Order: sequence, then C-alpha cells, then structure tokens
Amino acid sequence: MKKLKIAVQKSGRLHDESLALLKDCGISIDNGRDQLKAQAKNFSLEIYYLRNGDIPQYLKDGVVDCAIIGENLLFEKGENIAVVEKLGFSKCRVSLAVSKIFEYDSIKDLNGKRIATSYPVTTQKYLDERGISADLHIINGSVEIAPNIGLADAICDIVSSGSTLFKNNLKEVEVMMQSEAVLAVSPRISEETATILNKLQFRIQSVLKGRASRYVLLNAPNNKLDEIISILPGMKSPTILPLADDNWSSVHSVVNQDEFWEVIDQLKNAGAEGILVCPIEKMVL
Ligand SMILES: Nc1ncnc2c1ncn2[C@@H]1O[C@H](COP(=O)(O)OP(=O)(O)OP(=O)(O)O)[C@@H](O)[C@H]1O
Ligand SMILES: O=P(O)(O)OC[C@H]1O[C@H](OP(=O)(O)OP(=O)(O)O)[C@H](O)[C@@H]1O
Ligand SMILES: [Mg+2]
Repeated sequence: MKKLKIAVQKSGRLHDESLALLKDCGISIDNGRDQLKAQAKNFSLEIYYLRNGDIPQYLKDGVVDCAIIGENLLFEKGENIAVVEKLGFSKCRVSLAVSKIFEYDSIKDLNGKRIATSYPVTTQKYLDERGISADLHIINGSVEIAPNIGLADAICDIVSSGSTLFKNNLKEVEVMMQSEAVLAVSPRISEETATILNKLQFRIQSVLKGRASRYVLLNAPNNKLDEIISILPGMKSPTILPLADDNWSSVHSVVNQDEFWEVIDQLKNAGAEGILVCPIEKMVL
C-alpha cells in the first residue's frame, strides 16, 4: 500500500504545532530522535523532517506529496503549489520596515533605496507592482539588524508581535502579505496518494473545527427556554434534556470560540445558570 509523504519542518517555528496537529488527528508517529524520516503507526503516512526553506522545491519535484509550511514561503518559492487547508497557527505578516527616524510617507520613498530581505521574490513583486526600483540585498537571518549597521535603508521580513522591529528601532510601513501555516500539495501527487491526502485533510478539518468551538452545557428555567435557544443555534439546534426539577431543563450546544464570551453574557442575562464549557476534540459535520 502506498504512503502519503508529508514534509514537516525539522526544527523551528512550525515543528511543534505541525506534530501536535498530526497527533490530534489520531496519528501516532514512530519518532526516534534525530531521524529525518519517520513512519506513522496507524495511518499510511511517512513524515520527512526538512528545512523549511527546502520544502517548496521538494513539493515541486514530487519528493514529498504534501507539506505543512508557511504561506509566505510558498509565495516566495512555491509557484504552482496548491494550498488545500489553512491551519490557523504561525500567523504572521511579511512587511517592509524602516528606521524610526526615516520620514516615510509612501512606498515612493523607497525608490533607489537599499532593502535587506530573505524574501527577494515577494519584495521585488511588491515593488514592481508599484513601479518602485530598489536595490535588494539578500540575507538569510537577523535581517532587522541591517539598517543599524548601514547595510540597508529598509528591510522586508516577517513580523508577528513586532517586538524584533521595536528592539531594532524600526517601524513597519507596508504590510505585503498575511501568512499562516497551511497544508500544501505537490502538483505531482498521484491519484492513489491523493486519496490518502483526502483522508488526512478530513481529519485535519475535524480537528480545526473542534479547536474553533466549545461545547456549552447550562441549566435553563423552562419559561426562558425560547429566549436561551435563540441565543444558542448549535450545530443543528440545541439539545434539551429535562432536569429532575420539572421547572428546569439542561441545554447543550456548540458555540464558536470567537463569539464565546459575548454568548455567555447573553445567556446569563437570559437566566441561564450553571454554565459549563468544555473543549471539543473533534467535530465532524
Ligand atoms: N515570529 C513569527 N511568528 C509567527 N510565525 C512565524 C514567525 N517567524 C516565522 N514564522 C512562520 O514560521 C515559518 C518558519 O519559520 P522559522 O524561522 O522556524 O524557519 P526558517 O528560519 O524560515 O527556516 P529553516 O527551517 O529553513 O531554518 C515561516 O516561514 C513563517 O511562516
Ligand atoms: O514580530 P516578532 O514577534 O518579533 O517576530 C518576528 C521575528 O521572528 C522571526 O525570526 P525568528 O525568531 O524565527 O528567527 P530567525 O531569523 O533565526 O528565523 C522573523 O524573522 C522576525 O525576526
Ligand atoms: Mg525565523
């Protein structure tokens, strides 16, 4: 039986959450220390631990069938590689930044300037689309130091909390793209392997939906049930069970995590009591 080959970052920002996601999908990995390739024990999957920067080429060549990778890197090095699922972690943006004392009004201020970056394709494309001509200096890490050592007038790099920019006396002036970890697929994947990918994707979707939701249980006075039900739509509609006390019911439902606190406030105001909130491991719709 064929196996789906998936690339996961060997070490770095994506590594832990990528493996946690596979684990949450019920996939257990036979992972000896320092192995570059590992087998899943209970799923047709082979995991290749690779350098992030090398993954787009492995996808293009079909050395791996799919990968967990940052969207930003696909944009930089992975033309023609399809994204089948956004994974919701490693959220960041790729931005242009200049020294705090640079009087920046618009992208035109970068005309003729030197820009240091590890993302030359992304930067060049952004500049070309705006008719700006700048001199790109490609460096592989610690890009934010470049303006302070006189190597560049601006930088283009990943920004998340903004603390690296702040520590280096830089300010973000243009957000070029938003990024998060995604499941990307090789254009050379075979039909047989694509079937396994579909199974993996189905599991991932169930896990992601579960992560985005909470299971809510509460007690409601029967004369307030209609109002409480209208606040809680649930997957289909809420489950209502009678309590030993004839005047009360137990109401169970699923709430989107983003709306959660607001919904809880509304439920309390509507007369709900004993509200319990539980995580959901997986959700299959
Ligand atoms: N500060 C950050 N916050 C959130 N996500 C980030 C951050 N920095 C990087 N990322 C995301 O994580 C990915 C991996 O970043 P990381 O720094 O671990 O690897 P790398 O240095 O690009 O690669 P390599 O594995 O080749 O050394 C990036 O491509 C980006 O999508
Ligand atoms: O906005 P912040 O939260 O400060 O994050 C941004 C920093 O994180 C990344 O570096 P990383 O720590 O991955 O180091 P690296 O350059 O060695 O990859 C990125 O290259 C920025 O330098
Ligand atoms: Mg990094």
